[in-house]
Amino acid sequence: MSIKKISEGVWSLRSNDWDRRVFDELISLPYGTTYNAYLVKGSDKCALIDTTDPTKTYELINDLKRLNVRVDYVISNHAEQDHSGSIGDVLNLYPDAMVVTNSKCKDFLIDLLHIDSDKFLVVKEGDKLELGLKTLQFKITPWVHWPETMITFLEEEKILFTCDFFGSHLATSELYVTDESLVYMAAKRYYSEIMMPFRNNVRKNLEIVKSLSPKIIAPSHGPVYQDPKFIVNATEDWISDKVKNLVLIPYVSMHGSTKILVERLVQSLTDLNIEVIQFSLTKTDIGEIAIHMVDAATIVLATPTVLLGPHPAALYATYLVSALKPKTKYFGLIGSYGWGSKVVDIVSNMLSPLKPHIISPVLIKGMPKDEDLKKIDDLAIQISGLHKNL
Ligand SMILES: Cc1cc2nc3c(=O)[nH]c(=O)nc-3n(C[C@H](O)[C@H](O)[C@H](O)COP(=O)(O)O)c2cc1C
Repeated sequence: MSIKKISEGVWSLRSNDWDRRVFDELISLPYGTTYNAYLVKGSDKCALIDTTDPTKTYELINDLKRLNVRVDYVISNHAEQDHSGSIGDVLNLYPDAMVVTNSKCKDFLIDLLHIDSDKFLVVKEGDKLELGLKTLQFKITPWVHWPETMITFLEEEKILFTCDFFGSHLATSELYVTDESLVYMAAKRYYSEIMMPFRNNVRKNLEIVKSLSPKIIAPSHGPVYQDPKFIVNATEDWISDKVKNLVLIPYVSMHGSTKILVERLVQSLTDLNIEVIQFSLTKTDIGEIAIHMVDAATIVLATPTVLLGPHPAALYATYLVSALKPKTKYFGLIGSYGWGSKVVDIVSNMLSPLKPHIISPVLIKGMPKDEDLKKIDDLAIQISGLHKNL
């Protein structure tokens, strides 16, 4: 764990998880991650904002002992265990401390961690907690990431503690953002995997953040933003309705027929000056695809028929697209089959909650012939026409 001073009486207590490569048994972490807690010491009281993952509890406890403080309040912005999982141990260290959170988060903490209900101080939108010369204000910001999420604003220093909001999975010894392009990609990946399904809520909560004009944004994953404009502007771009002249082609092919269609489509789209990214679904980390789903205008799924439906790798990708709810405008489907297929129905049904514009699918029998490749060229021309209206 590293202790870094942000300003007088304000510290970042960060556990770096350099070696972690999977989160939630789902998301890959190419750069590891961090769990950040923050300590705010007023002239009278001391508050710990969020805690750390249970695997790192010992580091947080050691740091609190090193700082030789008495914690009066544990602020819980979010009940997920990577931030709340050490609250029980912190309460054991400071038996008089109270957990400060909103009523929804309190319920979660009782359900998830069995924290005693009389250990809570429940706050509402706009409530303030005086620490003596330091004032914490609480803003209720649901769905960045769960329904109970809130953010905490240190008024005097204008530091905003946002927990998962604006997070990035990136282990780093640096307190602040140093390599902007690396943090941009890590934060975009984080947004795509965690926040994108709640784009409208992110938009509302971003307005709350802007209204506070923070000087520093301190999330609970990744580095602290010394220049909040960097992450606020990036998030504004990701949540906007703007899409890029970009086609993603996630594909799988067992014997090469679908791959021939994919390669022809990549060629035709490229000739039409459309940016294309091709992903092998059996080789690519799905997070790579999610990042580009943030702003791609079109996704064309390419799959052979397996037991009447899409190949399981394509089925999984389709499920993730429907769950992540990207702002993608157009969806296409191409692939090869042998004797009979329900791929179009299955994929269309799975995507139906997105109310997608599905471009006429191109399913061909067996290995592509010249006339099949012509259909792929026509598909590229259709996509190009649609992209002219972006
Ligand atoms: C395990 C397996 C199951 C298949 N099930 C079907 C099926 O239900 N319906 C069908 O039309 N073709 C089925 N096929 C045939 C493939 O869809 C066909 O060979 C196709 O051309 C494969 O495309 P690819 O070369 O891109 O892998 C199956 C093939 C395999 C290997």
